[in-house]
Amino acid sequence: MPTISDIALERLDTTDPLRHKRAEFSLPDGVIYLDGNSLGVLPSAVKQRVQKTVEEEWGVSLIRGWNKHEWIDLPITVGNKIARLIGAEAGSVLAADSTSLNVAKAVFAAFSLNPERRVILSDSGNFPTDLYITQSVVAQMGEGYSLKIVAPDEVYDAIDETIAATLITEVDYRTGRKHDMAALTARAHDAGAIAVWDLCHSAGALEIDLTGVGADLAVGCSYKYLNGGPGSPAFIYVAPKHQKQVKPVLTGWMGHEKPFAFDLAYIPAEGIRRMAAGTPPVLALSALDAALDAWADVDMRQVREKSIALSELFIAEVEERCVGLGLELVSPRNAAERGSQISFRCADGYAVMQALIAHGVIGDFRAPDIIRFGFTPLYVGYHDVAKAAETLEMILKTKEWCKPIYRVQEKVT
Ligand SMILES: Cc1ncc(COP(=O)(O)O)c(C=O)c1O
Ligand SMILES: Nc1c(O)cccc1C(=O)C[C@H](N)C(=O)O
Repeated sequence: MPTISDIALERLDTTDPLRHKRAEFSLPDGVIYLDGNSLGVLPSAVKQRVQKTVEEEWGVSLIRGWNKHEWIDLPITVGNKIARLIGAEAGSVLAADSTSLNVAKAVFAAFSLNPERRVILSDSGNFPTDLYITQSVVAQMGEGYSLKIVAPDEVYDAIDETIAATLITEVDYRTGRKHDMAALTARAHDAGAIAVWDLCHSAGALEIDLTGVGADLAVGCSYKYLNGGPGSPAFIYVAPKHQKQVKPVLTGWMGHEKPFAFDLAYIPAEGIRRMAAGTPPVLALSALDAALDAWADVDMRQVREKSIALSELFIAEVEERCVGLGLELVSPRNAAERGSQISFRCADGYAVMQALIAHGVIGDFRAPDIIRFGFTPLYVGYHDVAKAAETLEMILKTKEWCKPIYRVQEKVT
């Protein structure tokens, strides 16, 4: 049984202050897309922008494009658009490289800001790449350097005077559990540690105030809630107070004070540009630049409010419709303690998700047994959410997921 009437859903959709944004996205007909927490939907403006960059800029201006179309400044101009969405000052965010690389850059930078200490603290809910990269960084740093991994709810108490920096992902990719960024940053500072945040599952989903909480460094990707496209450039934030002092580890020419002086000695650029290493990927940055324009008139408070409303509706609908069908909510029940996704434990989750996808509801599966649904307020509505829950109920009740075709293992999940 649904928990909400069609009339009530209609009212929610028609009074939704973000409703008009959906028209700016190229969402295929018949698809309910609840995987924007992994790869966001294509903003229509990106198509024209990429075509323009390829045909009119690269095709006609050739090498002159670096100046004429200001390609060389894209890491900063795009970084400034991201900065607005994460509560950062202009000039403190650089769009560059992948999140994995930026984690390496941020961890080295954190050690450079706290040279007497040798331990990075992270948690077992972190996305594996952050941990793999940090393991490698501490190994390169040498004797006595280490990564300490504790359970997510033990992070606060584990921050002590031995910790050089915390490296915490605000929102857990599996459960959606959200750390308290203000409290952990304050605790890190009390203990003399640097606070590094991974905002992959936060940027474009939550109200973030890097300046307000006093974060030191942050990284994140742009292909999820920011809709930059598959593999779009990531970002790195360095608080203005650290920008003069922070030491880049990848001392490429694009982070040099004067790249086109071609000096033999490396001198870091002033400001955030020193975190750049090589030539910016102009096509990808142009796509991201256009994607970020969709946020120009968006109030992040409204995004968060709608994200919570969609998520609450989904939990209520799924729990009401799917009683006794083997689902267990693993996301925090308290909306204030989660990001913009809802996850359920489901024994045959892989097959269930494949069946859902075949029926037009795209979420994803995270091993060993989690089905995950992301809520992206710019292009997901209340009817979508109710329909997704109804489809899930149908698949579980009819045992549609038992069909062998839903067990074929895909390379990427
Ligand atoms: C928290 C987090 N960090 C990092 C990454 C990945 O980084 P990269 O874009 O380098 O693959 C992801 C997802 O892919 C993630 O969820
Ligand atoms: N980056 C991805 C990719 O290249 C392929 C498939 C998925 C991804 C992801 O972003 C996964 C994502 N970080 C997660 O939360 O699971």
